[in-house]
Amino acid sequence: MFRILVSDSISEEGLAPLLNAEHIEVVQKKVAEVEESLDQFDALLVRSATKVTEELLAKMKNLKIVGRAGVGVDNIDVDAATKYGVVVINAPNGNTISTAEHTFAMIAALVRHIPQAHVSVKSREWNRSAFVGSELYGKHLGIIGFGRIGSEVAKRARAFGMKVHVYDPFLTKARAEKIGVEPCTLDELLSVSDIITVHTPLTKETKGLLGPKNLAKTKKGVYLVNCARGGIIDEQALAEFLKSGHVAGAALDVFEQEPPGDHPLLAFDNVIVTPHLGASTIEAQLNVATQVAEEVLKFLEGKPVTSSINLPTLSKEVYEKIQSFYNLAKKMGTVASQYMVEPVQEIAITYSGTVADLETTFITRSLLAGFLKPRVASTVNEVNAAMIAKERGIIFGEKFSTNSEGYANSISLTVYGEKQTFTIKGTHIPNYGDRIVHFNGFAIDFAPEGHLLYIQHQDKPGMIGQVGKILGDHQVNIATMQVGRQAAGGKAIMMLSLDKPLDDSIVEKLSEVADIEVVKKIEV
Ligand SMILES: NC(=O)C1=CN([C@@H]2O[C@H](COP(=O)(O)OP(=O)(O)OC[C@H]3O[C@@H](n4cnc5c(N)ncnc54)[C@H](O)[C@@H]3O)[C@@H](O)[C@H]2O)C=CC1
Ligand SMILES: O=C(O)CCC(=O)C(=O)O
Repeated sequence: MFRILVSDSISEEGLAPLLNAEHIEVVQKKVAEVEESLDQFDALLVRSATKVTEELLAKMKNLKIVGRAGVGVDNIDVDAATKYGVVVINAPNGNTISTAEHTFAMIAALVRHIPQAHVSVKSREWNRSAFVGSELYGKHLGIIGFGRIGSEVAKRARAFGMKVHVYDPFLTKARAEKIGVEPCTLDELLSVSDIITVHTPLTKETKGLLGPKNLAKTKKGVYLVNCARGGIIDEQALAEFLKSGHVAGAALDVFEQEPPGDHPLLAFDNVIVTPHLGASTIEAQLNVATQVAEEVLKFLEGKPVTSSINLPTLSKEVYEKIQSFYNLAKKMGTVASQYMVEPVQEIAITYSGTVADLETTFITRSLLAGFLKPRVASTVNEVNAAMIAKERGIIFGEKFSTNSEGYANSISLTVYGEKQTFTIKGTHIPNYGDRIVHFNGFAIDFAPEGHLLYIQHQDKPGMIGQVGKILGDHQVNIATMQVGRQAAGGKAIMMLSLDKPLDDSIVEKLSEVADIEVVKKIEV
């Protein structure tokens, strides 16, 4: 049974996939109103009101996923979520059309003074000359940020006969051509546009993007629109440019602080505002709620999610192809970690054969998670494994090889520690399973599963008998046993799989046997 906390107002109809799932319990309450302990929840669903801070994440000890029913995740501390191994997903396109339409409604309202005229008529005035506007036809619209919403705004602007200029440093030429726009520099856009609308996320680079310096480069009489995030247009600078008359008016759906309270910008007659309504349509709310509910359900059922902020995204097809290697890699990491009980500096992974052609990032993360899990007290999984490895000074890297030495696929892992280097190689055989085919320089063949016992010894008659006797005397049943050696009479190994975990006292007894050099129990 999974428990999901829905802490903002999210369309009930959209939540249906979760509400109808048998193994899921949905609690619809604000975080602050939850009386029980917060660590009982596996998933948290929010819009923008709930602030998913590090403090909250620390309290939600069993949290696995945060779903944002919308695009912007600036109310979620994604770095902290990554640190705690919590997946963050959003609903990236469910509210695109609504927000583009709202932006366009704001542009039209702004240049035709609709809100001011509305208030005036409601006040029993009839002042037609006070509200003379401008046509959109033939005007230059500057769009900063040409992603989902920016490009939908462009389509609508063209339908109105506007000339569209776009600035987006990450926009490829191919995409620009496909949509039929000509990218320009920010300076070009600022100098030519009659109306400028921003559609970027709020980042270090975009915070204050339209500040004093860039606003000074705009045309006198420019109109500004922000239906993205408060702070992209510097609010203080905007107030100054409005006061001077350089900016003719602004339409704001978002503010640096929401609600804005008694904000100086609200005092300007030529500033029109809405309370973050871009995505507030029945359709958008249904779309984003459904998207996020379906994704959370998939995730809790162990299936891949497609809109994760802090995990590489995988399609179902790709996931199905990598799943076997993903499991194999995790087991290899677990085995290697327990073998190398010492500080580790580097982990090198080589993918050979068919696996080398797949999306290996996820497989590597799985291997790292398997490796780090026995060493790290906090949650470690595919989300935070790479970050934890880096934090602990472990360098890791992938290599690819066409030489899989007779196997259709293989993953080779070398761990460089302070005292020794350990190499293990595994392969996945369809309908047979995962096999370790090289272990610490020995050719062998065993399944990396269950309670394993590794013994390295001199290749002499009677070694197997001595091991069998000690285990038998302690009522430990051997399920399987594989042996390998480098040369007759030289170093040899045994890998046993046992029916139950081994006591440390038995490990000690085995270590005392003459010619046994290494004994390690490994739990997979
Ligand atoms: N008012 C509302 O209710 C809503 C607001 N939003 C906000 O709208 C914004 C855009 O959303 P989407 O179009 O879905 O996002 P998107 O990710 O599809 O597009 C963002 C675009 O901004 C560009 N960009 C990033 N840094 C830039 C920079 N320094 N200069 C210029 N361009 C830059 C990116 O390359 C990308 O193309 C986000 O901030 C989102 O949070 C989204 C939905 C509803
Ligand atoms: O949940 C909302 O209405 C806000 C939507 C939004 O700003 C977003 O999706 O980025």
